[in-house]
Amino acid sequence: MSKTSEERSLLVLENYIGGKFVSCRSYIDSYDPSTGEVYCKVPDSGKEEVDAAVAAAKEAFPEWSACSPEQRAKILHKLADLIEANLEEFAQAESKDQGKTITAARTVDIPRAAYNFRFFSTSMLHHTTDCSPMDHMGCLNYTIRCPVGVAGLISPWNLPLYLLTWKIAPAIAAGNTVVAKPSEMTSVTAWMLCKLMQQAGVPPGVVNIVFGSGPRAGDALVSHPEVPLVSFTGSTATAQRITERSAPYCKKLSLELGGKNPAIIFADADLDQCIETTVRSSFLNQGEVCLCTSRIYVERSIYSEFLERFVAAAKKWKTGVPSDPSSKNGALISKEHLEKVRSYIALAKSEGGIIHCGEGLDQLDLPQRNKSGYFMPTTVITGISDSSRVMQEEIFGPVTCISPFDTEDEAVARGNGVRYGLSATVWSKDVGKVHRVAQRLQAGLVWTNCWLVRDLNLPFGGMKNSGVGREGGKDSYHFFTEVKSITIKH
Ligand SMILES: NC(=O)C1=CN([C@@H]2O[C@H](COP(=O)(O)OP(=O)(O)OC[C@H]3O[C@@H](n4cnc5c(N)ncnc54)[C@H](O)[C@@H]3O)[C@@H](O)[C@H]2O)C=CC1
Ligand SMILES: N/C(=C\C=C\C(=O)O)C(=O)O
Repeated sequence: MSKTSEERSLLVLENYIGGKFVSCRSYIDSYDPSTGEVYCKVPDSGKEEVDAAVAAAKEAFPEWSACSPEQRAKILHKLADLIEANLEEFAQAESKDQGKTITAARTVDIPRAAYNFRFFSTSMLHHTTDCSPMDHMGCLNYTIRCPVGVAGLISPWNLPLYLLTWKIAPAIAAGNTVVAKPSEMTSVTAWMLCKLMQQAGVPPGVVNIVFGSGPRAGDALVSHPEVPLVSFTGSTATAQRITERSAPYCKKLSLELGGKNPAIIFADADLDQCIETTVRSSFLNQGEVCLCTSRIYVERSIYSEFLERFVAAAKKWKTGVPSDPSSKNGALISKEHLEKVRSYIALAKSEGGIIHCGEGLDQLDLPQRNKSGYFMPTTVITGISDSSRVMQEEIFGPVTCISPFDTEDEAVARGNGVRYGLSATVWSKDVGKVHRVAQRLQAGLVWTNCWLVRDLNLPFGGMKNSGVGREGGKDSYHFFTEVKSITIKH
């Protein structure tokens, strides 16, 4: 199909199906969040494209699943090498597409994407299965693990390549083939990855990427009868929809969802380290990380000092153009998202909350061409009730709320008092206290005296409305394979 003149001046992506780039009938506009301008056209795929991708993945499955894990690992390492060799190009693309700073893309997103391939290809070589002899019956029981088939992978816009590869790497290392659908707002680095698939020697059909919106392409993928498992990262509302759509087929689901993550700070914490880390955990990546801290509970005796020092540090967390290496935050993902985040500030004000810094108080010093970008300064709020929507709902922006507490029991109860249960942080020098509190917090991940120290071997996922299932190390191996019990009578 010939391209329009507008499309010729923009970056136009194509689906990657069966090892070939394929154009689409219609396209979705994709914006540069730092300017608000359309700069890219993303295929608006639907059922037809998803059907073709699933057929290609199905065809590739017998051969790929029969390869040895070592053969697969060799190809995945090559892919990691190629991402690293093209790191700067990927980082520039991710920063432009997502609005995140070039520093974050260079030091976090793209290195981690490469590492996902290295880590999972290697870790798959080390898993063992169970053996249970029943000599009295003349039987030997053992288990094997088999790849499941075509995996459907749906990833979000906040850490585009990092979270897409977190799913693709274990899925294919375990012998599955995949159809992945990145977020329609951040598709560019996934499309760049397809070119590397060819160079790394990933056989056609093993990885297929179909671009498009959630309701069209995403829905066609999760409700496809030939896709027996789905791994999804994104909002709780979309996860509920995916659960409904996949229910008729009893699919295996892994759902990694949002958070409203507390930090509990006791009076004996190392305040220098705690403030530095809690500013980072509140605002990293514009607050657009599911693990970001958004509720900070501080023991009353240090509350005033903490607040004063935290606000001063938050003001220094510079929001600026993503390409400026001195920027700590860039732009939010979209105009709609910026408006949504701002609506929580308006709500906080209407409920008598105090805004100490940020939206409504501080003006950002941006160049003229970035005036229509989706920027928002780091915002600190106090004086909000725990029952407010500001304290209950995921805001997913550079906004954090601080509140004092008096007792350990109170801190735990308030930390647990939301529908989410993804992550939490606890700050204290008292080892007994951090153990006690960590055990009582309803969260899939608890960091004590640190944040975002990630060991990919550990189970990753949330409790309550933050998700279903775990991925990471052994858990990804288990999710992306089916276990079979075999009994041999001898
Ligand atoms: N990692 C996380 O925890 C994330 C949380 N969020 C939260 O969700 C809120 C809304 O952001 P959205 O972009 O709307 O998230 P979303 O959950 O709608 O989008 C995530 C992915 O799901 C896809 N999707 C959407 N509807 C679908 C459907 N019916 N079937 C299959 N796939 C579908 C999207 O195209 C995208 O690839 C954010 O404000 C934030 O609070 C968003 C992204 C990531
Ligand atoms: N899943 C998300 C972050 C994961 C971080 C990690 O694996 O270290 C998210 O923000 O959605």
